[in-house]
Amino acid sequence: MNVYFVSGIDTDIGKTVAVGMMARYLHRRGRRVITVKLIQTGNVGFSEDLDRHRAMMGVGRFPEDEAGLTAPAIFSFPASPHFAAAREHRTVDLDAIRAAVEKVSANYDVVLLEGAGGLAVPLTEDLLTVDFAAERRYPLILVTSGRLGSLNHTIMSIEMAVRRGMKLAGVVYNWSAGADPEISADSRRMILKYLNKYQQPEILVELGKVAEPYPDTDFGPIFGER
Ligand SMILES: Nc1ncnc2c1ncn2[C@@H]1O[C@H](COP(=O)(O)OP(=O)(O)OP(=O)(O)O)[C@@H](O)[C@H]1O
Ligand SMILES: C[C@H](N)[C@H](N)CCCCCC(=O)O
Ligand SMILES: [Mg+2]
Repeated sequence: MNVYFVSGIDTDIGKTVAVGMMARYLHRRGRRVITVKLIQTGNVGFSEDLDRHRAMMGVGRFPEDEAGLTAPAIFSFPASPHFAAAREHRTVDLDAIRAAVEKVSANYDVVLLEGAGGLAVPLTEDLLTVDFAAERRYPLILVTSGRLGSLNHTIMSIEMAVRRGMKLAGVVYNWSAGADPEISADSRRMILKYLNKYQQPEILVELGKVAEPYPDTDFGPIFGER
């Protein structure tokens, strides 16, 4: 399986930043890596998340970007995909999305597929993000943070993923402005404890505050590299 599904405990938790940093890490290590935004809302004709991935990777646009395969569903209203689509009187074409991801994955060693929001975000009236990702058997990379409130969302996300039969490749513990260091350290400990309890690999990579020039972060544990 060369497609990793990158979800988070919430919208705005740092999935795009984490995907950009992970893609950059893999790219610099000579892996053929590309990113895909499953469904982009809040844009017209382009995906801001995808553009940010490319900028962080330090590469231009791929042929697959030009072909529209890496942002196969874009809706203008910045909301949950099911609602953004309904508001435009459009449907979310899941078959087209599946086909795009499959086509892209044939040409690359690794695909990082960024979801919208968290695992329980509806893609359609009847299908949640986690349903889609679990059906495809994608390993999950979960982005969370040390801010107060994350622990609840993180343990719920892990439980939901595991109940749907998903396997975690790892957790990205993202920098969070103003997080209390004592709380953050204990939350980190509890997340590792619950990964163990749910028989998932105890892999957690901390991502600091990022700005250009981007610091090198070692995501090796998530991708089984040292
Ligand atoms: N480690 C970090 N260092 C600096 N800024 C960060 C970091 N992580 C996130 N941010 C900032 O927080 C904001 C939200 O992050 P991001 O866009 O990655 O969230 P997201 O989870 O991808 O949201 P969405 O659900 O919309 O895709 C952005 O402005 C981003 O630059
Ligand atoms: C517009 C935003 N930045 C994301 N792309 C979509 C987030 C959907 C979240 C839905 C929810 O959890 O209530
Ligand atoms: Mg994003």
